[in-house]
Amino acid sequence: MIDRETALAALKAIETPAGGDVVSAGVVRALTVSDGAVRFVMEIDPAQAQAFEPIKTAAEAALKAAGADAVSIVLTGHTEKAPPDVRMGKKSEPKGPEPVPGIARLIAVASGKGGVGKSTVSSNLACALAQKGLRVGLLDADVYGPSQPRMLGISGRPSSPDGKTILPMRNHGVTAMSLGLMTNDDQAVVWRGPMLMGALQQMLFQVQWGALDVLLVDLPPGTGDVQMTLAQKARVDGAIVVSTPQDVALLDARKGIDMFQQLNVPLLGLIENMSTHICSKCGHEDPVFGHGGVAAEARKLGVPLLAEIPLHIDIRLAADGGAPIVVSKPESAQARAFHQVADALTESVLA
Ligand SMILES: Nc1ncnc2c1ncn2[C@@H]1O[C@H](COP(=O)(O)OP(=O)(O)OP(=O)(O)O)[C@@H](O)[C@H]1O
Repeated sequence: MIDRETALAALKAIETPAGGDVVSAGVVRALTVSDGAVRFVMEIDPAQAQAFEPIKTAAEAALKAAGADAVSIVLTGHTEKAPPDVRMGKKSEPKGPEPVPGIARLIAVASGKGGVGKSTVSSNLACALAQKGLRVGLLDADVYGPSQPRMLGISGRPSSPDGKTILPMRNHGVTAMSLGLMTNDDQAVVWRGPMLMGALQQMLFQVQWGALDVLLVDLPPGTGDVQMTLAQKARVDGAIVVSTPQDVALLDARKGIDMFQQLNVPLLGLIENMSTHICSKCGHEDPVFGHGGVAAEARKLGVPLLAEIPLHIDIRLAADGGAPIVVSKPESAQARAFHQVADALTESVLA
């Protein structure tokens, strides 16, 4: 029976009028393959609807030749409809861990404890990778405190061309989606387990991410439903764990590390955030939360320490201002720490 890889391979043989294949050009969105049936959306410029009719026919033929029993392709253009209510949506189809269509690598950014800077790391890392020329997505799955819209300077509501799939937002070269964009700013969201899992699956499989080199997933703190659902439903290529050097944060980080080991998700490395405080007036360095604890933990685990990021007011101001420090002060020492992580990833898991 046809599987996702075979379907994608068959579609890669189909050219767009502008050149390049339909998968790499990001035309194929929201691909699902189940029980021999292949379904997806071809998102095109409405002016090109005629030109895409033969392409649609060729894609149907190629998929049937590759073993599909049924093929359903919907041609859509962008429209400004209200986003679907993610909490009311039906559960997504994928059953086991499978790659998210069009996404080459999926990396989770996790922490054992809240407030250690996981979202700050995710937004800066996403922008740093985009600055290196990679096609980057950032999924804010921190359902208890989605902060990426603010950190990436994104507002407004994502639109849905067909009421089923969701168009992500974009800023600083990063394609982004957050549960924070689907709720009102002041709305306290009380997610129950099954709702949470359905919403995460929709964010992964029904957002039209397009072709991406990497999707970063900013997880909620701890070891809960979201982490489990992510690893059970999507193929996660690796996890980065962020911690402050404090013993208590490290203790929680260890639980997160154990969880990823149990879920068979490779640990790509640790990041020590708020490593030392650098005074913005005199440049004096002070190890407010201690220093070096995360490096020692990384050594013990035999994984890389990807960076030690200082506690610096510019990092906070940049995050609050909607342009992460790697965008607002790309040459600063603080930005360099994030670039170092981006370099390490492009040399390892993203090579
Ligand atoms: N290295 C840093 N220097 C200065 N401020 C920082 C640094 N890292 C994070 N912050 C600030 O600390 C606060 C918490 O950071 P952030 O939201 O990234 O943490 P988090 O781990 O994602 O938290 P939660 O999981 O609870 O949402 C933010 O105001 C952020 O701007």
